[in-house]
Amino acid sequence: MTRRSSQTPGPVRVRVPGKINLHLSVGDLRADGYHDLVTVFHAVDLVDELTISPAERHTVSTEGASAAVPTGGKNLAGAAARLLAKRTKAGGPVAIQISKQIPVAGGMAGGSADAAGALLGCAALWGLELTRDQLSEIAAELGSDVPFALAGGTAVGTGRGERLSPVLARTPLHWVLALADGGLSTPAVFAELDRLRSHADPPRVAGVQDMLTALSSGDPAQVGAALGNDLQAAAISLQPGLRRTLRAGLAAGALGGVVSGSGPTVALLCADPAAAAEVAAELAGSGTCRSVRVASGPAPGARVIG
Ligand SMILES: C[C@](O)(CO)[C@H](O)COP(=O)(O)OP(=O)(O)OC[C@H]1O[C@@H](n2ccc(N)nc2=O)[C@H](O)[C@@H]1O
Ligand SMILES: Nc1ncnc2c1ncn2[C@@H]1O[C@H](COP(=O)(O)OP(=O)(O)OP(=O)(O)O)[C@@H](O)[C@H]1O
Repeated sequence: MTRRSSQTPGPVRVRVPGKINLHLSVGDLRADGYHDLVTVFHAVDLVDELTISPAERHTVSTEGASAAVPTGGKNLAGAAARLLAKRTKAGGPVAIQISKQIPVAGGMAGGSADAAGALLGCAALWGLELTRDQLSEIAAELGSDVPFALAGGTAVGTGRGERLSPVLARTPLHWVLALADGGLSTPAVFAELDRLRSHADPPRVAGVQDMLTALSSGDPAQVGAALGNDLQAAAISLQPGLRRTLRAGLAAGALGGVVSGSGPTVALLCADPAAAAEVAAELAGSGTCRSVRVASGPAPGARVIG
């Protein structure tokens, strides 16, 4: 499956985006422990950067992370390098340095982004000529969110989230991201949703069509009104302070707000960059989150830079 072109002596630098789920509807628990999803992924310019160099043994180091992340093979970027070598029978040990802006365990798929970056970067370093589809297949083995981190832009995700179809939504969207103290574990949030559903029947988000129509209108107010996430109730159940963050963002003038993925990051959509700066300033003073970032999307997927 693999052809080789000239090998880059290295180092290779790669930039990868974080994501927000504009829409996330979660089906019931499957026999394999996963849930069927219908989601609209949206990549934003809050990014991690990886520098990948040939080395005597595999290492992974991180700087700027909002919480501890594993080193070596337990880091998703290290796991990605090893899996790519195994699947293509190519490559050698690499040192991966990650400069992180994407919050750790924040619901923005930071670990998945790093895995996507390592796949792309190692493929370049090792001179592998893989198509995007071949890389995406390996990405799906590493996690449900990894194929989207490779693709970027805005896309509908189905299956576990790994089956993608791009959405043409070129109008830029301006976001304020409220970063929380601590993270939430993705499996724990899915399990909390199952628990809530076993006791009652919490409302489910509407069909994905509302969001697709809103995106094609290019009107951020319509997109704000269509934001929805079935995991939000579960994330709030585990971290009740998120309700106050959402309220504070809307009171500050955001057009809409939603917990991103499994949380706890809250994404607030604003009309334009000036409105985002105002909402960010007000939210930062509200005492309802650890810190705020402004970001915009859609951002490109993993790409080699420099
Ligand atoms: C919440 C989202 O970020 C939305 O985009 C993703 O669904 C999570 O994707 P991810 O972090 O790449 O998740 P994975 O590493 O594939 O799965 C971690 C765990 O989350 C749960 N999980 C994940 C995806 C999915 N469709 N159903 C699930 O139930 C499972 O318990 C799984 O063992
Ligand atoms: N490169 C990495 N960056 C961050 N976390 C990593 C990385 N590699 C492994 N991890 C582990 O994965 C866990 C989840 O981290 P991550 O930042 O991807 O969460 P998340 O953004 O909530 O994920 P998602 O949105 O895909 O559900 C962390 O607690 C950490 O232990």
